[in-house]
Order: sequence, then C-alpha cells, then structure tokens
Amino acid sequence: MSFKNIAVVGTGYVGLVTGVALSDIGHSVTCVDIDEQKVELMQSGVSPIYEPGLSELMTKNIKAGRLSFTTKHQQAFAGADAIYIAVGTPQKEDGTADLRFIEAVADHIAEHLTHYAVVVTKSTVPVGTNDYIKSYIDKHTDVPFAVVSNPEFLREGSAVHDTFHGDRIVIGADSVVAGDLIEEINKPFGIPVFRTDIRSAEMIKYASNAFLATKISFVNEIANLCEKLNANVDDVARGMGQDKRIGNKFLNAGIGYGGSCFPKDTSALVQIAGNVEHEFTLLKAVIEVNYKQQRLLVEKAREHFGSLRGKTIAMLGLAFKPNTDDMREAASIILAQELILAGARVVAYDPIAMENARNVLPAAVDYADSAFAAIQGADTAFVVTEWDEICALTPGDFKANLKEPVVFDGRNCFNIETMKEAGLNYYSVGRPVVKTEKELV
Ligand SMILES: NC(=O)c1ccc[n+]([C@@H]2O[C@H](COP(=O)([O-])OP(=O)(O)OC[C@H]3O[C@@H](n4cnc5c(N)ncnc54)[C@H](O)[C@@H]3O)[C@@H](O)[C@H]2O)c1
Ligand SMILES: O=c1ccn([C@@H]2O[C@H](COP(=O)(O)OP(=O)(O)O[C@H]3O[C@H](CO)[C@@H](O)[C@H](O)[C@H]3O)[C@@H](O)[C@H]2O)c(=O)[nH]1
Repeated sequence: MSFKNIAVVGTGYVGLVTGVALSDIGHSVTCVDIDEQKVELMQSGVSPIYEPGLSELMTKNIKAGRLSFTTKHQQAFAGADAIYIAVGTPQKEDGTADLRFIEAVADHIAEHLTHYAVVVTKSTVPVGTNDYIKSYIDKHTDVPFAVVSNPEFLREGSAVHDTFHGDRIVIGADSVVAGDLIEEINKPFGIPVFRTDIRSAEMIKYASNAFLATKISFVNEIANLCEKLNANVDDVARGMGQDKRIGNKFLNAGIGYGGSCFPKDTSALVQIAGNVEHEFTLLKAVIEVNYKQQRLLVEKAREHFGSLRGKTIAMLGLAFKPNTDDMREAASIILAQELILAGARVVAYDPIAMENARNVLPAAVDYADSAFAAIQGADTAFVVTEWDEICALTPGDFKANLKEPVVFDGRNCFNIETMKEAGLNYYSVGRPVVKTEKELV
C-alpha cells in the first residue's frame, strides 16, 4: 500500500473528521478552510468542534507530521493525489440544496490544479451535481482530472467511531482508475466498499437519510396512536425490532429528528423528485409528521396547565442529539420560540452546546450551569436531549426542586414506574401518562 497526498476542503464535522482519519491510517493530509480563526485553532492542535475522540487523534497526527491546516487552497492542492470536497450544502428557502460553497471550491480547483488529481465529493449533493462539478471545472482548466462521489454516512457525536467502523464505503465513479485510487486510499479502514456509478452513489446518500427519517416519523406516528390506545411504544418498538427484516435501530420515539442532515436532505429529495415531475408523497408526510412532533411537548404542557403564561420551564438538553455541540435544526429552538411566545420563561441547560445555543435561541432564554440548577425553582421540566447527565436526574430531584411535580419528557428517558412511585405527573412520548392521585380526582 502506498500512502497518498490528500487535500480536504472544508473542516466541519465531515471534513475535519475525514482529514484526521485519513492521516491516522497513514496518508499525508492537508486540510484547507476559509475560516481563518478555525484554521488557527486547528494549527495549534485544538478542534473547533466537539466530537468525542477527535482532539486526541488530531494532536497525534499533527505530531506525526501527517496532518496540517491552511487557509490557502493552492498550498493544499500542491502534489495532492486526491482533493476531497467537504463543504456545506445547506438548505435554501425553497428547500433545494445551496451549491454556492461547492461552486466556490470548483473555482479554486480550476484555478490551482497543476497536475492530474481525483476530485472526491464527500458533501451531500443532489443527483447530477458531480457531473456539474466536472463540467464546471473542465470549462476553466486544461489539466486532466476525474470526479468521484464518495458520500459520507457518519453521525455527529460518534463521527470518529463511525469513520473507522462504518458499515460501507460507497464509491461512485465513471472512471475505473479514479474509483480504484479512492478504494486504495480507504483500504486500511477495512470497511466493505460498494462500487457504483456516480449518480447512484449520490442517490444512495439521500435515499439512506430519507429512509432513516421515515423510520423515525413512522415510529412517532405509532407512538401517537399508542397514546390514544393506551399502549406503550417502547415495547411496541422492541417487539417490532426483533423481526430482523425491521431491525431494532432508529425506532426510538420522541420529539422528532433534527440536525444538519435529515431535515435538509429530506427537503432536498422532495425537490429533486419535483424537478423530474415526481411527487414524493411518502417523504412529504415524513416531513409533516416531524414538524408536528417537534412541537409536541408544548401541546402536552398546554393541555396540562391550560395557559403557559408566567410559567418557568427548565429546558434540559439543547443540542439536536447527545454528544454534540451542534444546534442545527434542534427541537429546542422551536420549543423555546413557542414557549416564549406563550409567555413562559425558559431556563435552558446543555452540557456542551450552550455556547452555540446562545446564538440561535431567542434572546429571552436564560441559562443554568447544570441540569440540577435548571430545575431548581422551575414550574416544570422539558427533557429535550437525552444526555447522560440529564437522564441521571432522579425522580426525587424533580420532586424536590420543581414547583409543580410535572415533567414532560421528549426522549422517554425515565422509567414510568419510578416516576409514578415518586408522585410525579409524567408525560412522555407514546407511553401511558402518569398522573398523581390528586390529579386523577
Ligand atoms: N454533519 C454531518 O454529520 C454530515 C454527515 C454526512 C454528510 N454531511 C454532509 O457533508 C457536508 C459538510 O457538512 P458539515 O456538517 O461538515 O459542514 P460544516 O458547515 O460543519 O463545515 C463546512 C466547512 O467548510 C468551510 N468552507 C466553506 N467554503 C469553503 C471553501 N471555499 N474552501 C474551504 N473551506 C470552505 C466552512 O468554513 C466550514 O468550516 C454537507 O454536504 C453535509 O450535508 C454532513
Ligand atoms: O431512533 C431515533 C434515532 C434518531 N432520532 C433523531 O434523529 C436525529 C438524527 O440522529 P442521528 O442520525 O443519530 O444523527 P446525525 O448526525 O444527524 O446523522 C444522520 O445524518 C448524517 C448526515 O447526513 C448521516 O451521515 C448519518 O448516517 C445519519 O444517521 C436526532 O435528532 C435524533 O434525536 C430519533 O428521534 N429516533
């Protein structure tokens, strides 16, 4: 195996983790980003994002001389065998993918490419985008190059683990030689490789995310039914999941999916379908179910209290999932907005995402230093993200600190029986409501 020179463009969750992992398996990697502050941090060995295990691996490979950072594309591309594109493809107002950052990278490649290299697209891009990138660069340079689609499947919060232990690596290439190079680069990971054409690879990414989002909205609809029929969705999901054809993953009912991928990628796929005059009815329903689900706790609290005006609500967990500092499309944003609009006071806490949260939550939100501090003196608590620290609160903690013994749990963190024994009113998702004797009279 010969190690390669690799440039990675964009050092977000995908680019930085990819660059660090590729250097760890032996390649010589230069990461380039336009954000000077970020690059300065990374040059000093500090990761600008929170991702378990990333900092350690970063420091190790910088020290080994295999990993460096720059703001200069020309420097990163010099001598590169492969140029990985890992910039953002956010959602535009109409739901389509914004390819501005991809086009900017294509411009850089056209300007600075001096020798044959394989351009590898890691970013999630609509079907046909790699063809567009190819023709875009082609128009501006005579230097030969190939384009390969290599979509990324890592999850935030376990990005390093997923990169080393992924289920598959998808390589979409029209040039066999270029596909072979990317397969060779990835060989040390020891992960099964799936080879296909470029457009199918692009579609695999959207189809995978849309399918996972569908699983979540499906189980959430089952949860809503369970509430009306007095069944328990946790048991229903466990019973369903034992059928190997269904599988037990991604069947956790709750307040829906957030994050930087599912919301934008499901919307983009609806648009991609629309562009070829296909109405993706199923996916539209998945999105609609999620919209309602993200607002569920406010509805439940309104039903319990009547008015929320003047109530103080401890919001426990702000990131879109545990083990990340990412606030993109987090349910906490919607919940905080709705609560403030209803005249409530919100006291928020998250172990890691608080700094990012301050930039996106309404200005009226107050912050606490711990989960425990957040519930002290609050009327009620909303469990929004299932961080260990939050799930470690005991029913006794809630009972002793909340003004009213009522908890709204959006992630089914707590045991119904123990909440009942502690004398709490406890609302979760798709499970029987626990009401104190007093309430039931
Ligand atoms: N976040 C995830 O978990 C995840 C997983 C799989 C796939 N993806 C996809 O990967 C892509 C990247 O996502 P992300 O979350 O890592 O994005 P991000 O927003 O966290 O990071 C993008 C980075 O690119 C940099 N950048 C923008 N333009 C640049 C340019 N011209 N040159 C150099 N750097 C530039 C930005 O400064 C930023 O640091 C998206 O298409 C996303 O859909 C994301
Ligand atoms: O059973 C479940 C599983 C997840 N979620 C929610 O779904 C969202 C997304 O979770 P997860 O998929 O774990 O995190 P992401 O980092 O967004 O990862 C998804 O999006 C990435 C970006 O495309 C892909 O690479 C990954 O494969 C895909 O899992 C979060 O809000 C979770 O709370 C549920 O509500 N129930």
